[in-house]
Amino acid sequence: MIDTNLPLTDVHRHLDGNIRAQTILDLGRQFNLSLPASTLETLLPHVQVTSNEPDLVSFLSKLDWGVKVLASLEACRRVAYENVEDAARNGLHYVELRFSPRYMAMTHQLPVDGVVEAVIAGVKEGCKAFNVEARLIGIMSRTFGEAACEEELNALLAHRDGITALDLAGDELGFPGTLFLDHFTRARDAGWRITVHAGEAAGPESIWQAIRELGAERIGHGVKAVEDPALMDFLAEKRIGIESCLTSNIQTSTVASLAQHPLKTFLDHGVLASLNTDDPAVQGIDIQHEYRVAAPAAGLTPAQIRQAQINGLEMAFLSAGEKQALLARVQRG
Ligand SMILES: O=c1[nH]cnc2c1ncn2[C@@H]1O[C@H](CO)[C@@H](O)[C@H]1O
Ligand SMILES: [Zn+2]
Repeated sequence: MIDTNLPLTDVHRHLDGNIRAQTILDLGRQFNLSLPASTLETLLPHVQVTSNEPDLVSFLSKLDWGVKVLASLEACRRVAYENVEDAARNGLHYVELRFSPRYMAMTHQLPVDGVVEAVIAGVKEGCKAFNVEARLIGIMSRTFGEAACEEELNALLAHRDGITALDLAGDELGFPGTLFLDHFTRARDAGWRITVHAGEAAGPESIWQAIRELGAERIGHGVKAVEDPALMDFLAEKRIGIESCLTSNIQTSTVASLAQHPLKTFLDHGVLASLNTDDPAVQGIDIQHEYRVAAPAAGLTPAQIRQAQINGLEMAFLSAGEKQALLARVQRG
């Protein structure tokens, strides 16, 4: 199912949606915080999705305990480092980790640009220790409004060289992309790549808006594109990458069942779509599960699963030379 001669990538993974339950417990004890449970077993139902949530916003509340224990910049560095360790353990050669520094800073009023710095440091250290290649994507959490996103963007821009791209995540229905035109103009001016969560909770018009007005080269989820034939053609023709996250889409009730997931239709249509995790610790899955269990259940043929793996490399926010080098490294073994 996974072609071991090709790089295994994950280009849609929230670092702050992938904090180990054990680490939540450790940090809770370290900072003397009151958690909803005191053992790993009893904590799990509070920090992991146990059954599908009714909608995206309910799902997103499951991420909150992870950031509530980030009481120091060192804790932020730790979870960034552990994310790279987990990527290596999952067999990933390349991972793009995205994070919302203001969301991470919020509970304990950490300095937002300090969080950006700590995450960059933790990821750098992890890459060295575990021989994984990683890039960082800054997230603006739209759920907190335009002004909060501006603050978040400023903190990210203060460390622009450590960041590869900008994303917009959170409550897509409540906070449409039209509110963030200025933010994305500044991000493009900084030379960053652009990906946007769109067509997950809202319809295909949200995807059009992300591409045309925000400058998205890739789309997170994009499931609703399947409702608009002209958009499907456009995505295929312009090679806009669709970052599919199968299990996530079921757990947020974006798609009713894997059998009904549009990823197969995207691939049939020649759209550049790949397999990714989203918030693996919260979802209780890893990339292996998405390739071996979720993708076949979504009706992908072995050839399509391999195509999705190839697409992951093409979609990566790397230069052509960096992609070649990554491929050569994997093929050397
Ligand atoms: O599947 C998702 N859709 C939309 N937003 C998400 C998803 N997963 C996490 N976040 C959002 O990303 C930020 C943390 O990285 C938070 O804003 C969280 O709500
Ligand atoms: Zn996401």
